[in-house]
Amino acid sequence: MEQYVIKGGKPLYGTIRVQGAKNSALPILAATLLVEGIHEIRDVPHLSDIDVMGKILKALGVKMRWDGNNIKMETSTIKTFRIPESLMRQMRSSIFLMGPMLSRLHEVIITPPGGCAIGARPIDLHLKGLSLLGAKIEEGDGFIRCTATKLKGANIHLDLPSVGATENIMMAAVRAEGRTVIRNAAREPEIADLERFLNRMGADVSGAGTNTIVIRGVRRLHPVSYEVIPDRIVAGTLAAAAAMTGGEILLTHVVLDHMGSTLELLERTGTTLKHEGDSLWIKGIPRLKGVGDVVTGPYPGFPTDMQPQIMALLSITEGSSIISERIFDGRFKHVQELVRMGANLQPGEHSVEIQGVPYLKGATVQATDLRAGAALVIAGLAAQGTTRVLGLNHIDRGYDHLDRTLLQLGGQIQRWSGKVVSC
Ligand SMILES: CC(=O)N[C@H]1[C@@H](OP(=O)(O)OP(=O)(O)OC[C@H]2O[C@@H](n3ccc(=O)[nH]c3=O)[C@H](O)[C@@H]2O)O[C@H](CO)[C@@H](O)[C@@H]1O
Ligand SMILES: C=C(OP(=O)(O)O)C(=O)O
Repeated sequence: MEQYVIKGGKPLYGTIRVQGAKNSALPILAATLLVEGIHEIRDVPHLSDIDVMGKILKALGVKMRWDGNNIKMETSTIKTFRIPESLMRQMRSSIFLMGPMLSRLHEVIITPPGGCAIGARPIDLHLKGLSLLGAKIEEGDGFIRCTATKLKGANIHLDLPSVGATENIMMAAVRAEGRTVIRNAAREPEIADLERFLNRMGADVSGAGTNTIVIRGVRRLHPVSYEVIPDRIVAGTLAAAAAMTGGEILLTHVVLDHMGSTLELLERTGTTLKHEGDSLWIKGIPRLKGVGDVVTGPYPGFPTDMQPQIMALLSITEGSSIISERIFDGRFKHVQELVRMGANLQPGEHSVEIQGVPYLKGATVQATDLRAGAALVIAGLAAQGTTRVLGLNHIDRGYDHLDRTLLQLGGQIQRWSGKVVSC
């Protein structure tokens, strides 16, 4: 069984350039479908989710070619409006195809998307938004058919600031007739990145980054070359790893403004941070401090995608902390794995109490989702002894060769593809 074998206890040192953002690249790749022609998307990380998006686009008729971290794609020929179920199921982000396909082809047939097991992830807000733009939605035996001869601008209030629903509606609305206003929109930096991309293609979108986004429909769009923003969650994960191993690293290609709540939390633990331009320097101290309450929330709140990694870090601080998860209802599966490593964690329904212990011990642990996997890897780097992390398919969804990145920082980590290694 594939696994990371990590020999812990060695501080991380060195410099790393942070990869491009998964959560920007995925909707932007889907958005290229809006217009025919040759697009180039740059700084795309090599991830299994990106591979799945590529397979879906190819199944629809798009031609794609990687060149390093750039993807060239020719979107002129789309031969079907049906997304294969086997691919739909492989990730949540397959849902992003809905808006652009509806806009371009006037019809799209999907099945419910897959994704990490971190709680119920309905798509009602996506469907409500598209139907307010004039789409007819038919839900059948395991499929959803969405049709619209013409999309028309509308006033859409989201009951929750859903990232994906905001992005799907933006993509569907760029060529709708008239003006669309999304209220209670999500404000994540990846939404502003999608806005920039759409506007480069000739769209008229404003307000991304605030809770009201205005989209004025345009007739024509054109293909572009575009570079996605750096991944703030990968940057946060590496920063946490440096802090909890007592190391000292420099991250380059970082947008500090996107990381406010994560950096503020790291500072509360006693981690030293310095920044200049797009670089962030992180230095841990021998024993970090507990921080009291941490509550996840929509941006600019503390990101749910950093919650497991910060739990790993707080588990070896001096003092106590409480993490409350407010975005997903099932995102505590890493708790029992961290407990195996010696963490003192008391889970409640929506929160976990953490009593810091002096150190974690190596163990064999299972990644159950992407960020749970990242948390276990960084816990293993800080732990005494050897940690084996199983479930690498989850980690590969969001980290571009995490083992190579950590090796470059002096971490002792190896990817084992062979038979199970005895403990
Ligand atoms: C590819 C991508 O960008 N993924 C991110 C995106 O996921 P995603 O876009 O799926 O997350 P959402 O912001 O939509 O989800 C937030 C909350 O809204 C609920 N909800 C969402 C849609 C809907 O139609 N109905 C509904 O009830 C969800 O169950 C969840 O409780 O934002 C999440 C929250 O920051 C991040 O963890 C994911 O990394
Ligand atoms: C939950 C995540 O992603 P996705 O929405 O792609 O499942 C994540 O990136 O942590």
